[in-house]
Amino acid sequence: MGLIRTQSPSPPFHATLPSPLRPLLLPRTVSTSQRICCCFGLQIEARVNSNLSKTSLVTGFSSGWSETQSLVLKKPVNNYSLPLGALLTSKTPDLSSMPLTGDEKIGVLLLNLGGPETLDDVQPFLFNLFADPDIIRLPRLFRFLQRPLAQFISVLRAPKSKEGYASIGGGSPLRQITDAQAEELRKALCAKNVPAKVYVGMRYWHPFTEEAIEQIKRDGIKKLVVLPLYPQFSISTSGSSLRLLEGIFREDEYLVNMQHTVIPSWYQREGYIKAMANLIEKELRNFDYPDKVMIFFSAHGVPLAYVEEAGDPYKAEMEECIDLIMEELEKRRITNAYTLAYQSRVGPVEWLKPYTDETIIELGQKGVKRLLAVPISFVSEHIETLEEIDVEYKELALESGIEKWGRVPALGCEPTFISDLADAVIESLPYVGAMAVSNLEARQSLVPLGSVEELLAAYDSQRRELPPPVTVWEWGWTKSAETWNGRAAMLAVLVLLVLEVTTGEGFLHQWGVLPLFR
Ligand SMILES: C=CC1=C(C)c2cc3[nH]c(cc4nc(cc5[nH]c(cc1n2)c(C)c5CCC(=O)O)C(CCC(=O)O)=C4C)c(C)c3C=C
Ligand SMILES: [Fe+2]
Repeated sequence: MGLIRTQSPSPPFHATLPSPLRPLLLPRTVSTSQRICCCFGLQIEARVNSNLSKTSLVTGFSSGWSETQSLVLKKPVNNYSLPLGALLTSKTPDLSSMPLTGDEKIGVLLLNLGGPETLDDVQPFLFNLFADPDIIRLPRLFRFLQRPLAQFISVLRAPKSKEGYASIGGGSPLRQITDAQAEELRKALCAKNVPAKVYVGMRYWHPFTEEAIEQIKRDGIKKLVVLPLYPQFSISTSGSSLRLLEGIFREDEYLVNMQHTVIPSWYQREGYIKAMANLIEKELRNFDYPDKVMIFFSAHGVPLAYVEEAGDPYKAEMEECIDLIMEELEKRRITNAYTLAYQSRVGPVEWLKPYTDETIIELGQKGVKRLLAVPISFVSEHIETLEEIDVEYKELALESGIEKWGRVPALGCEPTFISDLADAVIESLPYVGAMAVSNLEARQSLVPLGSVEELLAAYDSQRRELPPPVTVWEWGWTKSAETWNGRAAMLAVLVLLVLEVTTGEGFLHQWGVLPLFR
């Protein structure tokens, strides 16, 4: 075992390289006194003084596969307050001195949610969504009910969802748009002298992440950049996709040996911020008095417990993102009033507030007359922009006294945005196979990086049980009773399901729901 010398080790610190050298992405455990980082193809075990009260992040990086890493012991960091978007190394390798591509085949894997392409896809799509433990996290004892429950909820929700998808042309445009973004990204990378193959891996519908990975293997990709198409990180979106990927990687010999890096969130990138500001600036011009328009950022919500109990950085990243966009607009002398609200909540639990619908009503009551809606958590048009914002919220706004309503389009294949994604990929290449560490001060210029495992360990490491965000049915109860009624209903459903599954008889069989179980 060799000893790695560290820079200014304080408190006492040493790291050892186990022999033989272990491949990337080995499972490892983390405690406040010990953290094992997998980087450069070596597993590095780092011990820090156990009297540290919080987890310290210990890591290193190198410009290649040399064994002379420098390890830096960071100050204690509270895992739950560390935005993934700020995962950066303070010691930046000199990118200009590094070959960006070499001879190895580069792949970029775009991760996205996926959406039903036809109305017949809606129920199985919903099944996949609700079967995801990062969407409905059941108590340990009831984990075996995840799929039956997903089946049950998806069957009950499908009619409502189908109505929505029918109103936007009979299916989600997500696959088409994501494919187009992948192609534009490929072209942008090529134009920047980085030939790469770009893959699309969806979480809940075709092309599934597993399908993309199979293609990546067939193509013999040696270096992979994983890029979730969500600007801000959430346990329920990028986190869920990365967790899935982590499982796939761990079990596959090819993937264990393939170098990769992850760009967990990129809401703070200059190009993305500028692209959003461009769209807002352009849309404001459609109003008679552009400076009198309230800019209304509407983000997809998450249940409050994700943020407050599991440490989801989503809210913090969202707020920072909006500050950055407003700063950029201010530079252009656009100083409109603005606000942020959260849309698309499902079920009885409390979601991030303020809610979009309630905020619209309040703004109308306060006398706001012009509103420009800005969808902020997603970069493609989808059911929640085309139906919820364009139809439902617009109608609500007009009823609430708003006289002029506008909506900023989703980024889609906007050239500044695609070019910035290409830059993000290129900037990440020197880190493929390497590990980076948080530096809250350094935010611009570099891509936040980490390994899939490390990222997921930074948040939600304990995978606490969360109240399920969805409900099986809803009726008119008061807000304060909602949570408890919802939980009681869920328990009752679980008991009924257990009885049905064990006896083979009951109301679900009578309704013809249970024979649909996979
Ligand atoms: C950043 C974006 C998103 C977060 C965060 C998110 C969390 C989240 N979503 C649900 C439940 C549903 N989401 C549905 C569709 C859907 N969700 C997102 C994005 C985020 N979800 C998108 C882009 C879409 C639309 C995809 C498309 O087809 O165009 C649906 C299905 C539609 C419906 O029936 O309303 C559900 C259900 C939960 C529970 C959750 C956090 C826990
Ligand atoms: Fe969603």
